[in-house]
Amino acid sequence: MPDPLVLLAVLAATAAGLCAWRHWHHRSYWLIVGYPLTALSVIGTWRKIAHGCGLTKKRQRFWFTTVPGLVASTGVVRVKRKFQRISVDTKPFMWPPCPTRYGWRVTLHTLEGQIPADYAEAAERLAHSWGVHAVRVTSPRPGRVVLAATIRDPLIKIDPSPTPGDLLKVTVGRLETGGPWTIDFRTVPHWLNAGATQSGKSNLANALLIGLAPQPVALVGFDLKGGVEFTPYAPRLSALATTRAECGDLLNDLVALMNDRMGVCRMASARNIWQLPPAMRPTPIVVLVDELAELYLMADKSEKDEIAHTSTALLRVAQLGRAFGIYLFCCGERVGSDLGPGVTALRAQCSGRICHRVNDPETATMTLGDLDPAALASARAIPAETPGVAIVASADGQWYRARSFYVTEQAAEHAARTYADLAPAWTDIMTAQPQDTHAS
Ligand SMILES: Nc1ncnc2c1ncn2[C@@H]1O[C@H](COP(=O)(O)OP(=O)(O)OP(=O)(O)O)[C@@H](O)[C@H]1O
Repeated sequence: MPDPLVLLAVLAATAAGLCAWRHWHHRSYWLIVGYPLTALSVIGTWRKIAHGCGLTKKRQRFWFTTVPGLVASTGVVRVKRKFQRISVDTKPFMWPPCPTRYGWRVTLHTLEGQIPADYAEAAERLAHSWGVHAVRVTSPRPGRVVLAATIRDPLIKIDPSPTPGDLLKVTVGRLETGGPWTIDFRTVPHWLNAGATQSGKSNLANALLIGLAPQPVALVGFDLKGGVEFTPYAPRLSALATTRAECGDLLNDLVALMNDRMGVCRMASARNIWQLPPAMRPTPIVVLVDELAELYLMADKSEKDEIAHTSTALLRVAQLGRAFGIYLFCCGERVGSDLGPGVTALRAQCSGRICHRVNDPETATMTLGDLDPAALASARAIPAETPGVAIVASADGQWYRARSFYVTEQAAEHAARTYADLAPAWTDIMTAQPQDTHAS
């Protein structure tokens, strides 16, 4: 028989080894040790958990039951087993869990009368029952739901820097799933980036600027904070407006430019600038707007006309800009309808939605619109300790929790200076129109 002390030492050494393995290479530890144990536990406890979370259904089944039998002479009631049809709780069928980078994923067959929303409603209960950070519900096809469990919040710590992407495409952070968070203006042309103060809106704009700076793209800044945000990036900006009057002038330019590009496309029988031959294609423009609400705030009636003018011009850019290579990225603390009908109409044109931490539920509702109520709850639950975390409505109709890469102002300024020579002068953009519309 082994010496108990030796046994104890071996157990202690094994536990320490496992802890060290988990600490130093969590991914291999998870796949080889953590995941198989978790999968067994998920399968083993599924009936109880499904019942507890209200996901079971009563069904009539033939079942062995114990029923009272004869009464013995001593007065003791004997029980006997009987095979009979009774009502039992049936759990949804579960395929074995598959490991993912940050947890696991299981596919379930829904029971009769169930819809994915029933599982989404139970997601928080499931997360607590399994002791995981979050459970997300998707439905790849009718009758199936996929539960993706994330063990720990993967957005607490993320990689340090954005990576350059294709034209007008920038990876600005990480999704909760571990995938890249990409802003692709050619897929989703206009974006709304909302959140409370210190929630990470400017950091995201910095990450975007760093990604776009090396690309053959003109950047335009509307900085309604009096220029304090974007002036340091001026070397890479083709134009910068810091007051509402300047924004109005710049918007006039953009509308005129859009009309010119429209004419060029019409003559070349192209529906958008991307259908033009490369030699004729004008430079795409990304307009970064900071403090959107300032464009709409009216101190007195004398500002009414100016606001109406800027609001209409911005809306025209949003409505028609996509086809003519003009894209918007609007940041603001509030995008409420109290700012007027202009902001509501603009919001409708911005199909890309990013909602950072918010102070009030209305801002989350207004930014994320009709998205799943779970997305709104998730936006409201973003803690102040994790600036840069946001709920992102994506092109695939899904929503994700994501976090932007941390980009210091110094890094963004450095990128602006490094790629200053790639910034086309605004006058060149306004005057550079292709002459030969029949070029192939
Ligand atoms: N992804 C991130 N990772 C780590 N820290 C971040 C991240 N995003 C933002 N921060 C930090 O959070 C703080 C606030 O960020 P930021 O200035 O971008 O917020 P904001 O929403 O633009 O605030 P304001 O509206 O007041 O300008 C900054 O100190 C910034 O360094």
